This record gives sequence, structure tokens and C-alpha cells, in this order.
Amino acid sequence: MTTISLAVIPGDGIGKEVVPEGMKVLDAVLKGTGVDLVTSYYDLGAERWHRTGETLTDDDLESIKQHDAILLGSVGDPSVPSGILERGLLLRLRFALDHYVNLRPSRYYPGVPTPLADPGEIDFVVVREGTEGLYCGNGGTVRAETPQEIATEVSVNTAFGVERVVRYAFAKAAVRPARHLTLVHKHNVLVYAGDLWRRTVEAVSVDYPEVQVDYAHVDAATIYMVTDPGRFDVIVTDNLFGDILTDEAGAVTGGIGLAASGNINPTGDFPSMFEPVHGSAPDIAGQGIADPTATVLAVALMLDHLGHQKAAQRVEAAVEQDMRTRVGTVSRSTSDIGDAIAEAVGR
Ligand SMILES: NC(=O)C1=CN([C@@H]2O[C@H](COP(=O)(O)OP(=O)(O)OC[C@H]3O[C@@H](n4cnc5c(N)ncnc54)[C@H](O)[C@@H]3O)[C@@H](O)[C@H]2O)C=CC1
Ligand SMILES: CC(C)CC(=O)C(=O)O
Ligand SMILES: [Mg+2]
Repeated sequence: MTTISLAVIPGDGIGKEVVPEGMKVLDAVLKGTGVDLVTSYYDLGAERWHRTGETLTDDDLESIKQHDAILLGSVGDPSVPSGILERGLLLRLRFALDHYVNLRPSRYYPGVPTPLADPGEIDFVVVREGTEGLYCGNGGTVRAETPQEIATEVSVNTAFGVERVVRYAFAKAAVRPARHLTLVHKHNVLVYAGDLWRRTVEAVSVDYPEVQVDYAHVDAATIYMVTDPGRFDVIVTDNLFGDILTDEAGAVTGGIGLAASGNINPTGDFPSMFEPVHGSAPDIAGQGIADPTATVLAVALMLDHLGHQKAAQRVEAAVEQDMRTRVGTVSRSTSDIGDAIAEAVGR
């Protein structure tokens, strides 16, 4: 019997609502397959912080590391100062577990309502660097809270860090039908970091002559994402640009509630972590109306990553089937969507 040991972190807000739906689908798809699912739940997030002052202890981290994978809902709550949970919990996990690839596929399912008049075929994947850039916390402030305050936030881009994620992106592009890679940056202004990314892509491209490479400045890329998303196949970019572009990608393909992501540790030294692209959505939390599809698709990414390709494909097919029923229907509750996908997967 194969076993999957899974660390589950529902987190805050709608994270607590969408994770049970992801687990529902995971249980349904594994039923009768001989795969034994063993879960450990972690109460990390705002409630624990209020109760104990802890975000993620060393013991939590050591315990989480013992699992094959992590499923996370979302973190962040208006009752906690901004950044405490995002940095102390979410980014700490990504950095400590060396999740240097933040993999964010975007696919348009025909019939799904989208703000685009003619979405055409959209099927691309953003390979976002996950451990460097502006998210390192490399900054500070002097003369705080005075009119002379100077706050800095310095982006860190190492040759090692850029090369490993660029190599991952090329390898991904090489096995996709379009074999196309777009570097997104802003090297006309961010001349130091941008040039490192540009040179790295140029150097690594020598090993992948079959992959066609192009470049877009990030501001132009946000235009193309809306006017011509079909031009993208694999996008490789830094932590901040990838964060912003993937919210936009979610919106154009039918909503942020459909966008899944994997924080991948490609070496396998630590468990990878799967989560929806969205956050804790305090504006809709507690109403049972969050779309759990992104979490369900994160479960599919996780199954694929763990080598359970058939199960992953069954989850994707069930989501695709559910998408087809969305045209013109009244909106459904979080658990109704989870139930429908779980039922479709079990058929
Ligand atoms: N990975 C994570 O845990 C992330 C955490 N956050 C945190 O989440 C909190 C809220 O951040 P926001 O900027 O509001 O981003 P958000 O992604 O939580 O929400 C943005 C908008 O999308 C909607 N939305 C999000 N998920 C949805 C779903 N499944 N179904 C339907 N609508 C959905 C929300 O209602 C809101 O209008 C903050 O504390 C932020 O730091 C934000 C992004 C990622
Ligand atoms: C809250 C941020 C640290 C995370 C985020 O917005 C993301 O990874 O998409
Ligand atoms: Mg984001």
C-alpha cells in the first residue's frame, strides 16, 4: 500500500472553507486506489497568533517537514498587523522549505464567464521565483514616522537562485507542445537584476535550442495578458512580478477562485506545498460563497507532483466537467461546488 502523508494548514478566512472541499475531493479520488492518506492538521494562522503569539515555531516546521506534501488554504487576517502572518508563516514556509519554484498554471475552460470578449485558447504556466527578489525582507526604515523617513526594500537576485528557476522553466517549456518561453522583467529600468535575468536566460537557452525565447517588460506583459493571453506558454519571472501577473491571469481565465499553485522544492529535500493563488478574502469569509475550485486544482497539482498522475487527471477532468455546468447557472455555495466535483471524481 502506498501512503501519502499530508500536512494540512487551513489558515485564515476562506482558507478554512476551501480546504475541506479540497480534502473532500482528495478522499474521493483516492478511494479504492490502495493509496492510504495520512493527515496532520496544523492550527497555524490568526487564531493561534492571538492565543499564543506564535506564527510558525521551529517545532511546527520540523513536524511539517516530516510529510510528503503540504496543502495550505490561505493566511492573513484584518485583526493581525499586515505582514506578520504573510511573512512569519507563509513566506517562512516557502523559504525554509526552499520552494524556489512557484508554479502557477492558467487554463481557460470554455464557457466559463471571463471579462475577455474573446478569450480564445489560454493555456500557459507562470514559473515564478519563490525564495528571492523583493520578498526577502531585505530592507529597513530610518527616521521612522517622521517627515524625513526613508524606507527601503531591496530586491535580492542571486546567480544561483536565478539560474535554477530559469533551468526549471526551460525544462518545462521543452516538454510542452508550444516550446515557448517568455522572460518577464523590467530590464530597461531595473538594470542590475534585469540584466542578470536576461543573461541567465540567454546562457541557459543554449542547452534548449528547441525552445523559442522571447521577452516582455512586465508593464507590457500585463497588457498582453488581457489582449492576447494565447501568446504565452511558459513565463519565467521574479517573485513580485509573478505574484502580480498570476492574480491577473486568474482574473482573465474566469476568476481568482479557479487559480491553483504549487510551491515546489524540485530537489525533493523538503515537502512541496500546494495552495490556491488567492488569499484569505476577508470580504467574503464566513459566507460560504468562496469558490473552492482553486484548492481542488491545487490538490491535482499535488497528486501529479507526488507521482499519482492518474488521480491528478481524474480531478482535472472532474473540474472540467463542473466548469461546463457553470454557464448560465445560479451561483453555488462553497460546499455545493466541492460536493459536485467530489461526486464527478468518484464516478
Ligand atoms: N497565499 C496566501 O495565503 C495569500 C494571502 N493573502 C492575504 O489574504 C488577505 C486578503 O488579501 P486580498 O488582497 O484581499 O486578496 P484575496 O486574494 O484574498 O482577495 C482578492 C479578491 O478576490 C476575491 N476572492 C479571493 N478568493 C476567492 C475565491 N476562492 N472565490 C471567490 N472570490 C475570491 C476576494 O473576495 C477579493 O475580492 C491579506 O491578509 C493578504 O495578505 C493574499 C494573497 C495570498
Ligand atoms: C501574501 C503574499 C506573501 C503571497 C501572495 O500574494 C502570493 O503568493 O500570491
Ligand atoms: Mg498573490
